[in-house]
Amino acid sequence: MSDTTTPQATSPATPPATHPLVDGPVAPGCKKVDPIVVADGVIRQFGGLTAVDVEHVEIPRGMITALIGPNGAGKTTFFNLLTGFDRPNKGSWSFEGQSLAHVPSHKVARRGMVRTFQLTKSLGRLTVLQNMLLGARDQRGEGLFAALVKPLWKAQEEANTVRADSLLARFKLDAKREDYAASLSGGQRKLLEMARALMSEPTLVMLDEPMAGVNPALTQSLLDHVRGLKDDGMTVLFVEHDMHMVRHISDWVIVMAEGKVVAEGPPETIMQNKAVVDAYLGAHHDTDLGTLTNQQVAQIHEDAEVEVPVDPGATDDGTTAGGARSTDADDQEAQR
Ligand SMILES: Nc1ncnc2c1ncn2[C@@H]1O[C@H](COP(=O)(O)OP(=O)(O)OP(=O)(O)O)[C@@H](O)[C@H]1O
Repeated sequence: MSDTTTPQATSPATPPATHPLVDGPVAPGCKKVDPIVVADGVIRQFGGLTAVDVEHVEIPRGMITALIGPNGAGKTTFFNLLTGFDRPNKGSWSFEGQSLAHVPSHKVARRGMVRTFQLTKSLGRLTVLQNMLLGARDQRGEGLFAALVKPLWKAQEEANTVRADSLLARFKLDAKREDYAASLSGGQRKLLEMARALMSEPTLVMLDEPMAGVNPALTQSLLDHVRGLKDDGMTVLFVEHDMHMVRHISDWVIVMAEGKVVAEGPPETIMQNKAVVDAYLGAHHDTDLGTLTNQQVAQIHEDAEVEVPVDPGATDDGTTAGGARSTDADDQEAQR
């Protein structure tokens, strides 16, 4: 991606755009007024391929930020790096002002940064409630000595169960409390993952393709839940190809292409940015993108979407490709 200019930069007569979330002009890598995550010079290479090459990026606190870009742009790899699931070749980043480089994933979660995965990680052979309890942090019964002394962990387990039940009710999964996670639909698994992430009372929730494999019946409910996280004071950063979600719930959009941040801005302007459309549509470079409406852009994207294959059976841990086992009946039930 060579064209990284913003519409403002291409027209010298137009003053650079500003935005209340941004300290200075809006541009790729711009400083935020109140950033919760700041990343600098993050590079991740796989052999000869540079998957991530982020010079500078800041995530605004208390907002919903979408990270978009074509397949292979480096979004998931960047998520993995920020959350300690992968290590960069170079670079530093901070969360709440504290460096997180080289901090392992379980410690990242303890500090208040949790994530979900593109392919849900619920453990199919555990019940929904057991999955929730695994999400709680600082569990006292984990050590050998503490495990043998029931009073040390009993009260905490009870408190965790109360919290789990309240979250299951909020995500309308309370009726599934004792069911195996493997029996849930794809959409319900996404909800379970989100609910489990909240067990550790995070400050920043990172969602990797929350809409992938979700039945349309559950879409609105999922959007409402994500908005609910923000209403509760959390910051949300999500990777998503679903432009409907990006346009309707994000306060800020960051666009990656070929590992770099190529544009950022509020959704209403980012969708009009030719560089973004070029980067995002990739294979559609020949199309006259300048004349497309948002709806057409979304349509082209949808046309280009690769259909998620249906996994005929759950794996041992109950995961399916993109949660593709979602059924209308299950998701409608969860929506209710
Ligand atoms: N473990 C790995 N080993 C080798 N190459 C990898 C590995 N993980 C990612 N890549 C490559 O790095 C690049 C970025 O991949 P990544 O999954 O981060 O992109 P993405 O933007 O999340 O794509 P998508 O939207 O399709 O999920 C791709 O070319 C991918 O093939």
